[in-house]
Amino acid sequence: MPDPLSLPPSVRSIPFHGQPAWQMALPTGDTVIVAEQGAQVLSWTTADGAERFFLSPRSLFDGHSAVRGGVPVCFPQFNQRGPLPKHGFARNLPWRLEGGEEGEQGATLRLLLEDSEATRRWWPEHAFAARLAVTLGAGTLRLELSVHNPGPTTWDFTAALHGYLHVDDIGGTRLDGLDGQARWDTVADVRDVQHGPVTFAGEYDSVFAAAPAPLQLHQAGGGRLSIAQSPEWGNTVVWNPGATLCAALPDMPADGYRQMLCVEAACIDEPVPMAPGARWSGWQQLQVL
Ligand SMILES: O=P(O)(O)OC[C@H]1O[C@@H](O)[C@H](O)[C@@H](O)[C@@H]1O
Repeated sequence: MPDPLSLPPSVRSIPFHGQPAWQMALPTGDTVIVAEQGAQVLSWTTADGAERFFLSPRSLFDGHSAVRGGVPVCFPQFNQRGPLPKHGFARNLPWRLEGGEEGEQGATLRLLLEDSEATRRWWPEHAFAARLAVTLGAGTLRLELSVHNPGPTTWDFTAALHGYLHVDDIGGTRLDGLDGQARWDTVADVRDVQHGPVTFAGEYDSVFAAAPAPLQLHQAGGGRLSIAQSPEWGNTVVWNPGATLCAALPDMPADGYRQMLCVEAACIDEPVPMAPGARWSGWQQLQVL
């Protein structure tokens, strides 16, 4: 018998859009909701009551389809760069709650996805453990993805923490901190270098070389968010579908693109090699300024 789960008092199990989820709430008023499916953070509210993530009201919530919003964990493949389903399978499968604790940094919830019959359909020779630690502090959310290879064969992966940040209006949103970074504009398929802040006027989909310092998101209404990622992530992806692509996405309202911006900590250009016994981890931290 496994030990009973030890969970801090800030955590409770809830249904969210009819699906199993956990909510953590701090005495400061900050809350986060994490779904069992995909270990996907679906809501983060700060003490002022502001929701910090976009969650599409047209998401399916059927227990397996990808949910558009919050922070999908893309693993073990980013996008369609490989033979697996788009963005891998981790976002479609139930993860197991391993536990949680309260510490100086806030309250943490830990979830686990291991290889199973379901994952071996796509990834037959791959024994793995992927863990997501969700740490909620005052005005801060930190997500850490850890990957372990407990098996006898070597494999590699690509991944992303695909956060859909809620923005007041994409037209008035600015992302600072990528000036001078190498960029692959995947809409135009052009490789160049970013000059100045990133602004948005139409479909935007770019893979950047990760910047050395945290990025800053500036909202049309004046709000600011710091977005930091650990050096293990070699890339940052910035995505907004714009009006035309958004209208073609069945799980998005036609104007949904106006309220979201994905800023993703990612490993894409260089797949992470995982020899038997290898461990890897990387985090992204969001902080309201
Ligand atoms: O619709 P999905 O599978 O959730 O993917 C959304 C987007 O995810 C982004 O990370 C990619 O850069 C885009 O190219 C992609 O369209």
